Amino acid sequence: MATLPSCGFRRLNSLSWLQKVRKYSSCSASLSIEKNHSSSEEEESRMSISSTTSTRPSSFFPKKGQTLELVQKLKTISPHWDNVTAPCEYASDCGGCKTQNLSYEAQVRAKEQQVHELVIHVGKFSDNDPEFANVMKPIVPCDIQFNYRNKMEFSFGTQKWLPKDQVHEREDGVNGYALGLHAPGFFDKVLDVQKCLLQSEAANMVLAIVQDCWRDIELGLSPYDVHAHVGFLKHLMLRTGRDVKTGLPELMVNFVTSSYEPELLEPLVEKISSIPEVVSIVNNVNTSVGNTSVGEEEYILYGKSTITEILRGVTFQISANSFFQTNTHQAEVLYRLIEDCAGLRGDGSEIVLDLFCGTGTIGLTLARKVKHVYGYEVVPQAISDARRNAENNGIHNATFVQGDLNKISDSFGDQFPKPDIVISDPNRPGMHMKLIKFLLKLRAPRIIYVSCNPATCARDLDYLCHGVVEQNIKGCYKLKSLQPVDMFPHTPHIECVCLLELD
Ligand SMILES: C[S@@+](CC[C@H](N)C(=O)[O-])C[C@H]1O[C@@H](n2cnc3c(N)ncnc32)[C@H](O)[C@@H]1O
Repeated sequence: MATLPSCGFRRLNSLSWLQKVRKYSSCSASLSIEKNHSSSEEEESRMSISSTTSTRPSSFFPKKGQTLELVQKLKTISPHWDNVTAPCEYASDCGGCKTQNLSYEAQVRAKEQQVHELVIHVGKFSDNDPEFANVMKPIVPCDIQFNYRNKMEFSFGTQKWLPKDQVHEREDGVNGYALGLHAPGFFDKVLDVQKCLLQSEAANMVLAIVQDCWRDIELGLSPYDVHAHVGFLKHLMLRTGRDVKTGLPELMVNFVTSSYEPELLEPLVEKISSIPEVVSIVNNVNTSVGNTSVGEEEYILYGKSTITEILRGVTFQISANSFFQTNTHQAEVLYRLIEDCAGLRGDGSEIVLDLFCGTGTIGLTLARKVKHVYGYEVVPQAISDARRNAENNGIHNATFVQGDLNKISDSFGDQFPKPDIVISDPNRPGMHMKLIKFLLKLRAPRIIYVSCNPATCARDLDYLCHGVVEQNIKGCYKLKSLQPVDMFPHTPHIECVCLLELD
């Protein structure tokens, strides 16, 4: 997987902004700033805030040399106008949905504003430029705000994470075990969850069945302890796809365990397989002390090894560990926007370079309309999935190559003809400087930059359009459009589709 490049690179994280917005949304009252009198010089200038506020008074910001310490909200006098009651009972304690108590309109407004500010401040585009107003497109909201996730990963834990006001209810032994989502910021604290409003109804049925019986002492199942490194059950991963013939949901259940002991899982498999939507139950065995869900070995316990999904007329086989866009509904929207940006001539003559191609989904949805697609991706399993997906769909003009785009050599461009369109869809760290330099030298007429992190996206747009000033490299692209898309309601995540054309 990609690592953050170190030298000459700006590290960027965009989440904190929306988290601040959320903090504002649930608070009220006045702000009182006290000066702490203490002996140390640093302590003396520290302020503490005993209550937070729904508006931002200018005194909120510390003076030069002062640090700000947010203590705790005392009470809410009146809720913020964007505040809503979160429909999920776990919303305030779960690390999954961070902004469910903001109205959806406020969520997308905040996301749009965040992208706008990052493009100005990090991307160095000017708000005063009249052309810029046409570049920034309004965010595309997600029509479906619940049940939109096709993949959820729940963790097993040895001790339920309880919110402060419930600590007195703490139970020990099997009753204290947890199956659910992590408390925000804790890899070892699991909040017990009976239902997740982001996943499909069928997936919730499976979760309910597992919750109902996995603590039964007679089954002899134990959760994995991430500190002591003992125990059997690590994760329960649920993936929802679609039967290509009927269009009905089909489900994969993946038990991630620390050892291979299928007889222990048998009673669960028997119960879960009675749900008609379940077509695949697999077991990933991960013997490492790390708590990732990818096993060194995978065993089929029931049905098939993959489920299927259709995106823009192309059928995809999805295995337990392959990357697939987690919001299928909005992926359709995203891929349509990408195709619109590609501006295909319609004569099937274009060469497309699909960088960070994953299982080939973007390239394959374009392949029937272009001359050839070349896809590059670091994960070997994703490349074999991409090749299989091409074959299953009778697509013969797509070549998928495994390789690390952070380590490209000078001869990288010799491996494919000059592309008409480059699609680059990196994960959060964005593009490595080597790739930026390669693209500036390649000078493809069009780049479609798809990003899940507007901060690194803004940085890379700056490099491609304005150059890498510190290395005396000139930019050669013009930003034609920037379209934020909400793929993940109730979370701070934002996707952007940017169209760049050779200047
Ligand atoms: C955001 S996903 C995009 C996947 C695909 N375009 C899609 O829409 O399904 C980013 C992909 O980049 C891959 N990746 C991350 N670092 C990489 C690197 N250094 N070189 C090549 N691929 C990398 C990941 O494995 C992942 O499949």
